[in-house]
Amino acid sequence: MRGLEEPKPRATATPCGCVKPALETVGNLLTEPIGYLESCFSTKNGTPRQPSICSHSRACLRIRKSIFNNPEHSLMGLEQFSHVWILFVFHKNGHLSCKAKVQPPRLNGAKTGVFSTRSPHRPNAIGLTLAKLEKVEGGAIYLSGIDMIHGTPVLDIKPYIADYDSPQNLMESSGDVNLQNNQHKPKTVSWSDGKTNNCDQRQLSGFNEPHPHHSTKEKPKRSEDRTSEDNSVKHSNTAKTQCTLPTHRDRAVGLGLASSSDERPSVAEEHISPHCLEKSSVEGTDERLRSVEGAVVPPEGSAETQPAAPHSPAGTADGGPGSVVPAWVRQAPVATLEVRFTPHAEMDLGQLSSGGETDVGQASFKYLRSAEEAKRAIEAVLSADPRSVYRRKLCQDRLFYFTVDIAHVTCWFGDGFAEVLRIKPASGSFQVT
Ligand SMILES: C[S@@+](CC[C@H](N)C(=O)[O-])C[C@H]1O[C@@H](n2cnc3c(N)ncnc32)[C@H](O)[C@@H]1O
Repeated sequence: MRGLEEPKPRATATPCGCVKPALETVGNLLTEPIGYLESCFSTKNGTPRQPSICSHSRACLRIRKSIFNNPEHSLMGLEQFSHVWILFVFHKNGHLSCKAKVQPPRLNGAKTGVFSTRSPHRPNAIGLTLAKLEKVEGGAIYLSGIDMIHGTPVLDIKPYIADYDSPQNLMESSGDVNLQNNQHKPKTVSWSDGKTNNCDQRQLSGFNEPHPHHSTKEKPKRSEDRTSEDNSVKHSNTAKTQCTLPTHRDRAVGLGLASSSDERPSVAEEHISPHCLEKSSVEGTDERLRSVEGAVVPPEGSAETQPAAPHSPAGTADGGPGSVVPAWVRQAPVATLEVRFTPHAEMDLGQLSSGGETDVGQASFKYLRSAEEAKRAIEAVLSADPRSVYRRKLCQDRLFYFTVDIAHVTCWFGDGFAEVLRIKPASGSFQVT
């Protein structure tokens, strides 16, 4: 039997006649960043370990003109999605070496295989983050709930589609008659009742003027005002007004398993569960659910019993319907930390946001909207204990520094708490390297 032949490098001529290098070259995949992230985090230290940790974290990605002459064309239609996958390179890993077994912070020093973790140090330093898409503007996208640092090279953007990307949907769908008949269609629920979730209400500050919740100029119709004609796919006219409804809901409803308010994303927080997503999922159980086109939906307040996870190996934690994660992913070695601010730190923060003259000139937040939001972002970062296992165990008495937006934070950790001591303007500007 012949083995797989190793691909040989080839050059191909495009219709326009220019010769482009073949993508398929031995051990060398050609990639070119589509852009470099402008992020509120300037250093690895203190950057959330997963996007779910800090919903106020914000970033902007501009598609490079060297990728597309008209970057805005490449983003057409993306505004209709609430979340996007961002594929990027951990360019600040330092060196290229990686180990087969790593020590994720949640294992508190114990080792596990690199591929069972989200460690940045992997054979190909590729990161994957599910971020909330705040808005698309020209050739740029604005994100929140991110865990990447400023200057991160981004390789790709893909829309998050629950029907494809959430195991609970995949597993439920596998028994779906429609799917077997190749007729599976994502169910959609209208968000056109004028209500928005927390995430929609958040807008990027410092980037531009506030944007409407719906980025189409046309005001979306209320679902009950819709004609059946309206209901027959007008996706191209809606922007973020359609939300994919997990297929399992419909099935649960059909089975008399009503929807719940305690629904959780299908995988643990370290995987994909930005707060917004969770929120959307929970909010999907309100009256908007009742407007699911062509589907029987439960009345408000009814309880849902989650279908049991298909299999829960010993020592694993149920990550929600249709997915299983090891227990350590959910059982953090340390409890969530209480976060305190000294009066001095509070004063610093006030000064920082007041735009007073500082040693780095006029201070004003670029990504965060207010001192209150900066405080909440700092709290979110610290309550998740951003220290490495090494720091946590061997450098307990050391000060810890990190930067969010223009705030350079100095803090220390005690038993079960983190205390912010100083908040100074971050020196140096954000440079894309
Ligand atoms: C644990 S990784 C997870 C990233 C992504 N959500 C994933 O699962 O692939 C997140 C951490 O990577 C680090 N990081 C973020 N951007 C980076 C970059 N460009 N280069 C190196 N490390 C980075 C930060 O310390 C952050 O806390």
